[in-house]
Formats: sequence, structure tokens, C-alpha cells
Amino acid sequence: MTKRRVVVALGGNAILSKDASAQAQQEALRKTAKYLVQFVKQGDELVISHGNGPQVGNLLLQQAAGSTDTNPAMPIDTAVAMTQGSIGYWLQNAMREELTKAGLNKSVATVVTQVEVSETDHAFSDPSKPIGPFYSKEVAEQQHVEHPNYKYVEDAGRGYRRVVPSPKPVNVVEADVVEKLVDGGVIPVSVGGGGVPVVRVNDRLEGREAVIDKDFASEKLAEQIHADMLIILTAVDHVFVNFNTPQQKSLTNVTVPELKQYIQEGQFAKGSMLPKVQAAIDFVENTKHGKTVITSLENIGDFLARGEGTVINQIPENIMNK
Ligand SMILES: Nc1ncnc2c1ncn2[C@@H]1O[C@H](COP(=O)(O)OP(=O)(O)O)[C@@H](O)[C@H]1O
Ligand SMILES: NC(=O)OP(=O)(O)O
Repeated sequence: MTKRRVVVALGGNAILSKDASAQAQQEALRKTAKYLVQFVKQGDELVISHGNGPQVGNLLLQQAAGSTDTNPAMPIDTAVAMTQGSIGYWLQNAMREELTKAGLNKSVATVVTQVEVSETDHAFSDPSKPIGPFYSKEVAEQQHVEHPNYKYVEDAGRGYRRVVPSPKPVNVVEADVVEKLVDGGVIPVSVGGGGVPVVRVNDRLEGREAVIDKDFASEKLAEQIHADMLIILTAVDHVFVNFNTPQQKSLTNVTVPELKQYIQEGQFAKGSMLPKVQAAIDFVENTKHGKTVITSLENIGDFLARGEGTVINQIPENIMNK
């Protein structure tokens, strides 16, 4: 079997359900690791990325609550780095345990990853990335009074959340390190939480207060390390058209032009499925050889065995394989 280089982006449900304790998140990641090890068993080179929306929002609240003049709250870029460390630590151990059980001798290492963004990205003046807990409308309004510079929006019918700027990733600074780790047989955890947002100021990298979308950052990393596949894992086995209606239909093998048509029809929810589909298209278009898969953790076995899930190619899969 040919060895493929795959970047797997973990969705929120891979880390966190309702219980935000360290113990519950570690437990969720142990289950996640069981699924991820299937790629390694099959001989694939694996790179793991993950989100941090709930975790970075919670951390910022803790920071604000305990802040004093001598022990100030950390800015968002530093909080993103802190969540890369905590989630990376949990993932390293979860993967280590499952790799050992499977008799696989592989190391896992987390790279604190910086991602360059543009200082002029319009996202800085239009916060859109939901982080942290969900609030009722009343509580969100009260929080806004206490923190007039915080913005809260309604998130897909689930309640109100704080939103922060989410600029597009331009360059993954440590991509060369990740590539060397993969070449050396290590499983890297990288661009956690979308990466630490930085801008280049002369010769320095300066952090900016933002949270990058982890699907876009994973796409950029996959391009830069010459991955064959970008796998976006979320709570659904497939991308659907007519989602949540009686006409709902799963997309199995889909081409970029078809997806673009569906985007025009407004088939994918902004802030949930749309960025995944856009990242999928970017990877396929920017690499030519690469394909993107959107599916669930639970479906990884069926994807590896039978290609099940939503598989996105530039041209139809049956033509590509001829
Ligand atoms: N057209 C669609 N097809 C499939 N899922 C969709 C669609 N539109 C919206 N969704 C929702 O998007 C969710 C994935 O987005 P989200 O929960 O933000 O991702 P993540 O897994 O990265 O945390 C799915 O679980 C599903 O509820
Ligand atoms: N950074 C990021 O995209 O996190 P979530 O996937 O948790 O929203």
C-alpha cells in the first residue's frame, strides 16, 4: 500500500462534550486516539491538528477573573499558545497509549505553531469566530456592558457567544519543522487552535489578538508540507445538501465545481460547514494532486476500508483513478 501523508483536523466533538474538565477532555481524546491510530496502522504519515474555540474562550475568562496589576491576564495570542500546549499534552499521551496498545513504535510531539496573518485582514475589524461558553441573550448583554469592547453573537440557534477576529492564515511559520518531524517518522500535533496568529514586523513576529479557523490553518499546513490528503473530522459522516430537511442528501464523491455550485445555492451554514468546504476546495485547487475528505471520527474505519465519507476532488474520482 502506498504511504500517504495525511493532515487530520479534529473537530470540537473530538475533544469536548459538555464537561470542560481536564479529565473529561483527556477521556474524549483517548477515544479519539483509538480512531486516529487506524491511519498509522495502515502505514499513513499522520499530522494532527485541532480546534480550541471552547478552550481558549474558557481560558480567557479564567485569565480575566484572576487578573491583578501584578498578575495580568494574557492576551489572546498567548492564550492560543497555552491551549496548543494543554491540548497537545493530552493528545500526546492519548496517542502514545493507543500506539503502544497497537504495537506501534512511534513518537508524538506537539509543535507550538505560529501562523502568519495579514495586518490588513478585514477580519480584525469584523470579529466572527465564536469562542468560549454559550450564554442567554440577557447574560450576553450584561457581559457586553461589563466589557464594551467584547462582541457577542447568536451561534446557530444554540445561544450567544463571544466572537473574536479570525484572519485567514497566510503562512505556517513552523511548517518546515513539522515536515522534518514527519520525514523522521514522528507524528506531529501542529496548528492547534488554528495556530498562534502573528504578523511580520520587519524581522520580528508579533502576536495579534485573534483566533484562526483551524480548518483553514490545517489546509495551509497540508499544502506547505506537501500532504496528499486533508481530512476534516467533525460530527457528521458526510456533507449534506438540503441539510436538516426531508430532502437531505449526503455528498459522497464530489468535485470542486459541484461544491462551488452548492456554495452559491447557500447549502452550507456559515460558521460551521462552509469554512470546512472552503478549506477543502482550497486544498484541492492549490495542490492539484491532493484530495480532501470531510467525515466523522467514527467513520474513519469505513473511510479507510471503502472510501466512505465526503471525498472532494478536482475532477471525478472514477476518472482520476483511470
Ligand atoms: N450542509 C451541511 N452538511 C453537513 N453538516 C452541516 C451542514 N450545514 C451545517 N452543518 C453542521 O456543521 C457541523 C460542523 O461544524 P462545527 O460543529 O462548527 O465543526 P467542528 O466539528 O469543527 O467543531 C455539523 O456537525 C453540522 O451540524
Ligand atoms: N480555532 C478553531 O477553529 O477552533 P474551533 O474549531 O474549536 O472553533
